[in-house]
Amino acid sequence: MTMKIALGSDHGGVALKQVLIQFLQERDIEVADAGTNSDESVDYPDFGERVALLVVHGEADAGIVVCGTGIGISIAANKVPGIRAALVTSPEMARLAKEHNNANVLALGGRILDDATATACVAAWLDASFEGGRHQRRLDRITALEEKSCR
Ligand SMILES: O=C(CO)[C@H](O)[C@H](O)[C@H](O)COP(=O)(O)O
Repeated sequence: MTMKIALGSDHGGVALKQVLIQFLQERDIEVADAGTNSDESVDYPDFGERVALLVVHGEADAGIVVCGTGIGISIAANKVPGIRAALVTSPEMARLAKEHNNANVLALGGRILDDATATACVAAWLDASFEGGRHQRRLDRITALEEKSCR
């Protein structure tokens, strides 16, 4: 079964998003492009939310969000319960985001990373596996925190 990844960006991340879509398609990964699709100024929370909802509703297996720094859109995505969005700047961080945090959304800065580094981050995240064990215990605490703060 092919994997499906939802991607979203604001104007600061749209160019990198296009690069990543091509990279994913070359790996035979299905993509759901949640926009934006021009460099006209838009608000990153809208696109972080779109990707996050696709992931938590099971319409995508995972998500990638991109804004200028990756900061704003990762904050927005992380407001959706069940999302673990990890902002990374290196392939090592991306690998650990999967191995330790089981990040279901990867966040990148389109004005921070060059295309090669960003692509290497996505590859490292995709190729890694969640290690479970003590890391699962910590993720369970995060889920409990979500449930506690939503009451
Ligand atoms: O990086 C971002 C948010 O963390 C955004 O992509 C924007 O780049 C940032 O908010 C600056 O906004 P601008 O309208 O592009 O000047």
